[in-house]
Parts: sequence; structure tokens; C-alpha cells
Amino acid sequence: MDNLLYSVESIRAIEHAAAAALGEGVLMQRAGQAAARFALDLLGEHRKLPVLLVAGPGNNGGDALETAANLREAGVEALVLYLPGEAAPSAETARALARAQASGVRFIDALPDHAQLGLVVDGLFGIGLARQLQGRHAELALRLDTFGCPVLALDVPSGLDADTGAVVGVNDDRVAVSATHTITFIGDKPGLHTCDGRDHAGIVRVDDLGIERHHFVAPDARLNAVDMFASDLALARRPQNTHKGSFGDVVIVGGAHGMAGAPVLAARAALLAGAGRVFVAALDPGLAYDSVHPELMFRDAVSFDFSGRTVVAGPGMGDAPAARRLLFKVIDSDSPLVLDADALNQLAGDADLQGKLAQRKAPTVLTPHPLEAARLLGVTSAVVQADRVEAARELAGRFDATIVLKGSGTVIAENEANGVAINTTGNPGLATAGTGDVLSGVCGALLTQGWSAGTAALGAVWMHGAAADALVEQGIGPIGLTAGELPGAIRSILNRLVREATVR
Ligand SMILES: NC(=O)C1=CN([C@@H]2O[C@H](COP(=O)(O)OP(=O)(O)OC[C@H]3O[C@@H](n4cnc5c(N)ncnc54)[C@H](O)[C@@H]3O)[C@@H](O)[C@H]2O)[C@@H](O)CC1
Ligand SMILES: Nc1ncnc2c1ncn2[C@@H]1O[C@H](COP(=O)(O)OP(=O)(O)O)[C@@H](O)[C@H]1O
Ligand SMILES: [K+]
Repeated sequence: MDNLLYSVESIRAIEHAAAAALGEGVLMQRAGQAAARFALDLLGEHRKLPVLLVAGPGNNGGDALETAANLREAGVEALVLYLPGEAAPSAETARALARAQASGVRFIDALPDHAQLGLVVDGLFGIGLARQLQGRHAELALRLDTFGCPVLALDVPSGLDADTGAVVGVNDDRVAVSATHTITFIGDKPGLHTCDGRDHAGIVRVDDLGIERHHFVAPDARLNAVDMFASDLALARRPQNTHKGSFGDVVIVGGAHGMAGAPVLAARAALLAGAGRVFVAALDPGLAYDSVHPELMFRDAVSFDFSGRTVVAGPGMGDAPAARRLLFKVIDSDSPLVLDADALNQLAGDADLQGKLAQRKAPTVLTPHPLEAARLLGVTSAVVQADRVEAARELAGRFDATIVLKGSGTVIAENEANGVAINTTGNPGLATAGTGDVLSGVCGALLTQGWSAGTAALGAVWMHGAAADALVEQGIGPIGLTAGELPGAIRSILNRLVREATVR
């Protein structure tokens, strides 16, 4: 499977085992060969232009030096800015340096001004990054993407934490290289796909350096992919002899006075993602009809019978005592449940609700954005963003539920064997009001059609992001994409995936 993610600790363990079998320096040579091949691909017909490589003090710098020597031997002009540290380089990096010196690479001591370059290669720091980039390193990191050519990061864009995807440091002036491409070695890493990772890593290619599988340890997480929810896709094909009762009911609980939009968006999404019947159990009795989707049924929330129905609670729910009573009732029920938005904020401050949630047996999905997650954990959103994977894991354990921690590189965590997944679809077009409501509605629709909490979360998040990607492809966004445009695109994707899953 090519969607496996490894922590720095795991990569070090694999590297250690492989290096013991292969001998010192072999992995660095292979990294340099793989990177040079990728660099030549990226150069394409611009092989006559020089390549600038920045090499740092550790083995990431060694990779850059090997890459430089390989490029030189392929006839490319290589300019190397080497910044050794105070300590002597490792033996393998010292050998890479000698090889680069012998190969005819040109060593420079400052970035060239106004040079026309074919490619910039970032080999400052990799998984050994220990603290915030400062001084010359920070200056360089900021300048590497100013040459108007692609930037290839070796292993990890320098300055980025490979585990968390956060730019390392605490100040506002923390920096990391912004690459257009990253070639990452041995295995893929979570930090390239979430938080700041997507902005800094660009397109990620994985090269396993030819390490045999038996040296690998268990992955720490996965990238979300259709395969991960294919079992429920395959079951979603519709037999002929069915009726609306065959595909479940979803009820959206929310819609306090002045907040009608959120439950309506969630309800439309649930309808178009295939729920047999969709209700809005509104706190505001004035909310009675949706002219775009008159199929939706509006009911008074307080007298509504939730039994046998999937509940999505939170969109536009507000924090009134009536909302809290309703929340208690749905958490206390046997219904599959999605908790979003205001339901999460209520939950955060209420030990009784949390106690009830912990006792639930039915499938439960929580879909917090970072601030909602922070309230649930009693920390700040900066703490959540500093380690999104860990925050999602922590929430899954604490509430014994499936957690969808939203944002760039949404993290899906289950408190079971399936572990953690990071989503790869979606784009900043989703950074607009109401898209979270759509996600909760889709999640509810999949749950009510019999998907497990884990596959519903994985599937809903993947399709929600893929819908935004498809809309951007059509010129609808990222700027100005609206939440209301998503459900139709999600419907097309769901039908396509079910078709593909059943003809396999
Ligand atoms: N050892 C091996 O077998 C292999 C290592 N590989 C490469 O080696 C990298 C890891 O190498 P290292 O462990 O040497 O780590 P790095 O090359 O990432 O950096 C470590 C060095 O940088 C210093 N440092 C860390 N953060 C700093 C900062 N903010 N400012 C200034 N100095 C800082 C450390 O003190 C240390 O000297 C991987 O990312 C990968 O690119 C690959 O060649 C694959 C094989
Ligand atoms: N920059 C981004 N890249 C990818 N997805 C994003 C981005 N910003 C937001 N999203 C997605 O958009 C949705 C926003 O949900 P939420 O924050 O709850 O908004 P709202 O409450 O307005 O509906 C989530 O699914 C989130 O993952
Ligand atoms: K790097």
C-alpha cells in the first residue's frame, strides 16, 4: 500500500535496520540517485540552466551533496551552497562532500543574485531538525522560492516538523522552505500532508530507497484513500426492490432563531448523499420549508421522536437551555450520531453530557474544527494545530468516538485498530462558511445507509474534499466557492465511486 505514513521515530528505526544490513552510506547514495532522477524530470528541457543546491550540516546536506554530484555527472551545472555545522559531518556526509568536490560541482558562498536557475534543491535540514530556523538558515529558507523555478525539498521542506506538519518554532517569525515538490525517503510522513505541510511540501513523491519490506515497522498513520472505505461503497449499490425506508432517515437537530442556514445546508447534503428521508428538527418553529429542496421535512425539535433515525446535532443549534436538553436526549439515544458545531461547544463545557457520551454504544462521530477541538481538550487552538494528529488521537480516546479534526489535511482518528488517517482531498475553497455543515450532513447520510462510524467519516471527508477539487477544476472556486454548491458534486462522486466499487 502506498498510503502509509511513518513518524520520524519509525523512519529512524527502519533506517537503522536497513543501514545495518546494507552498510554505511548506501542509503545516502540511493537518496542522492533518486533525488537526481527527480531533479532531471523537473528540469525537463531546461537542463542547460544551473541547479542551485543548498546543503546543511547533517545527513540531509549529505543527500544534497550526493544529488549535486549525480547532476554534475549527468552534465548539469550544479551550484552548491554548503553550510557545515560546528560539529564534524557524519562519515557518509564527509564522503558525499568529497565526491561532490571531485565531480566538478561549483561551490558558492552566497545565493546568486538574479540568476536564471532551472531548479533549486533544499537539503538544509530533514528529519533531524531540532529547533526553529534562525539567522542565515531562516534567510535562505525564505529566499529559495524566489528564483521563479521549481523548488525540490529533500526528505522534508527545511523548517517543517515531519511528524506534525507545523513550521517549527513558537514565534510569528518562524519559517520553512516552500517547495513545489518534495522527494521523501524511506516512507511518507504525516507532516507533509496536514497543517502547514501541504503549503510547504507541494507535490510529494516517496522513494523507499530499495529497503526490503521486512525492515519496515508498522505505519503510524495512513493517507485517506478510496480503498479505506471501499467495503461500504461496495455495499451501497442499490437493489431494485427497495423503497425510501430502505436507506434510512437523517434528522438534523439545530436551527435556533436566526441560524436557519446551517441545518438546511446539512439537510440538503444528507439528501443528496442518499438518505431515504431527511428531517430538520428545528429549535426555531418558524423554520418550515426549503424552496430549493421541498423534499426536506421540518419538525419541532422538542417533540420529535429520534428513535430509529440517524441524528446530526449541532448546525446552528445555539447554546440555549432547550438546545442542551435536546443534546442530552440524542446523546442518550441508540441512534447513530454526528456531533458538530454548537453541539461540540456545549459538550466542551458540560461534564454530564460528556459522561453520557462516554456510555454510548451506537456509532458516534465528532467533527470539530481546531477551535472546537481546543475547547473539548481544554487547550488553545494553537496547541491543537501544533500537533493535529495527536489532538485527534487524544479526542478519540477521551470520547471513545470517531474524530474528524477539520482543516487543511483533515485528520480522522478512531479509537480502534484502524488508527489515524490524513485526508488528501480538498482545497482552500472549503474555507468558507457552511462547508462544515455539508460535511456533517454527508456523514449522517452514510451512517444511516449502514456505513460504520469509521468508514462514514473517511468517506464523507474524502468525497467532500474531492467535490471541492472537482468544482475548482471547473473554475468554480477556490475563490467564491459556496457550501451550497458542494452537495451536487458530492452526489456525482458518490455515485461514481459506488459504480466503480461494484464493477471491480
Ligand atoms: N542516515 C541515513 O542512513 C540516511 C539519512 N538520510 C537523510 O538524513 C536526514 C537526517 O539526517 P540528520 O539526522 O543528520 O539530520 P538533518 O540533516 O536533518 O539535520 C541535523 C543537523 O542539523 C542540526 N540542526 C538541527 N536543527 C537545526 C536548526 N534549526 N538550526 C541549526 N542547526 C540545526 C543538528 O544539530 C544536526 O547537526 C534525513 O532527513 C534524510 O534526508 C537519507 O540520506 C537516507 C539515509
Ligand atoms: N484551507 C482548507 N483546505 C482544505 N479544507 C479546508 C480548508 N479550510 C476549511 N476546510 C474544510 O472546510 C470545512 C469547514 O468546516 P467548519 O470550519 O466547520 O466551517 P462551518 O462551520 O462554517 O461550516 C471542513 O471540512 C474543513 O476541513
Ligand atoms: K530538506
